[in-house]
Amino acid sequence: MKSRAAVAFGPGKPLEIVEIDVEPPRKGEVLIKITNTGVCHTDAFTLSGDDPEGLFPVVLGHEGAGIVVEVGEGVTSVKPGDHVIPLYTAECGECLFCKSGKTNLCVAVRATQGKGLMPDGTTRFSYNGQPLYHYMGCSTFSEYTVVAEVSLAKINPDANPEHVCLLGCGVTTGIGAVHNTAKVQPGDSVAIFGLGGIGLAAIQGARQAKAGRIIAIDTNPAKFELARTFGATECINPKDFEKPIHEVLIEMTGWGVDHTFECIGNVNVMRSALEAAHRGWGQSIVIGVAGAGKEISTRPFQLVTGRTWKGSAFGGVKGRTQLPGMVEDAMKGEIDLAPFVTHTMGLDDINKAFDLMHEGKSIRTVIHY
Ligand SMILES: NC(=O)C1=CN([C@@H]2O[C@H](COP(=O)(O)OP(=O)(O)OC[C@H]3O[C@@H](n4cnc5c(N)ncnc54)[C@H](O)[C@@H]3O)[C@@H](O)[C@H]2O)C=CC1
Ligand SMILES: N[C@@H](CCC(=O)N[C@@H](CSC=O)C(=O)NCC(=O)O)C(=O)O
Repeated sequence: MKSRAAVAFGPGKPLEIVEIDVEPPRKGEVLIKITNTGVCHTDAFTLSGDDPEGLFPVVLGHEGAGIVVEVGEGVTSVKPGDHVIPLYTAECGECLFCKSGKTNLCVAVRATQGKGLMPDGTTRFSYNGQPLYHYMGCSTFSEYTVVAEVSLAKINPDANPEHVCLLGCGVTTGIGAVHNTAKVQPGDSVAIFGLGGIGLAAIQGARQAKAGRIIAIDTNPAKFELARTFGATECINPKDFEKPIHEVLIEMTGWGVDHTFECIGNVNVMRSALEAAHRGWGQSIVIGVAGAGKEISTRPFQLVTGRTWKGSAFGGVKGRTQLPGMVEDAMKGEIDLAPFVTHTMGLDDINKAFDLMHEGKSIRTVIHY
């Protein structure tokens, strides 16, 4: 079939809106009509060429919501007409990782997904006969996309897709990192570096966890108003201080912060976030994505004196079993999604969404088809 899509033909190039060919779903696959998709910084990361798994030409997008059109052989968990959210972290329920009870990092389709292909090692997308790669197992920048059955969460059909698409990545990542990865407890102090979609979601999660001080940090003070709305108790701009931000935070808190979250993708900030963590028990959660070759470093003494450094993917959330409940929470108002949607636009304008993000003028732009 034919599908309108925003295709990245090369790193650093604007997306081109073209009509691509989409093959039918094969065994264990599902054809979806995407209704809405967010534009996340990770899309920009891959488009920049910094992603070691970045392949071109590719249909990007991984923060979407849609409706099942057709299912391939053997698919039983969804049927045509079902409302779904594609998952860039699948949940097969059978692999070592799904069965471990320790992680959400399912590996069922991760290897082929990282090569921009479907589980059988082939692509369903082409343009004028030229194969196009899939992206993060989702490719929500195509109106019609094919994903693996294990990469789909079936959700309440009454949910607003313009909002719940954000549970496909950013909001789930931030909220989940607080509850699942850090396990923030009532009264704990929290510092969140970077107030984009992920950082603001982490603030919302910290408020849900009844954290004490919630210190929001960004070099763009325009982000502070929304941070306060979500529950930040203090907002600080590193540019306002002569000394390093971790020294500022230690002065503010005495011995450091119980939990810090890096929601930027800057390895230098990751170091600051660790070194701002509380002596003896503080933990720093890396959420931000940094490009190939980037490494983090700190003195071993920082760890010897009780700090823990860990990472979080998709907020530790198991998408097929847990995302439907988060959609219900959003429908009950227990997760506030509307404030994240600062812009909406049609697919033809998707390059403006990237510009707005880079200019710091948006939190999430949601594309509608
Ligand atoms: N681990 C995971 O599962 C996921 C990771 N990510 C990653 O999380 C990061 C954040 O994503 P978004 O919120 O969409 O990005 P964004 O670009 O919307 O927000 C980043 C924020 O950091 C601020 N910032 C930049 N440099 C700073 C500095 N030196 N100090 C303080 N603030 C600074 C910017 O002003 C902006 O407000 C990205 O690296 C993205 O790739 C995104 C989704 C899931
Ligand atoms: N291909 C990238 C992967 C970067 C990364 O860490 N991705 C996050 C999700 S970011 C979503 O917006 C993640 O959850 N990774 C887990 C995984 O299985 O990839 C690179 O190689 O840098």
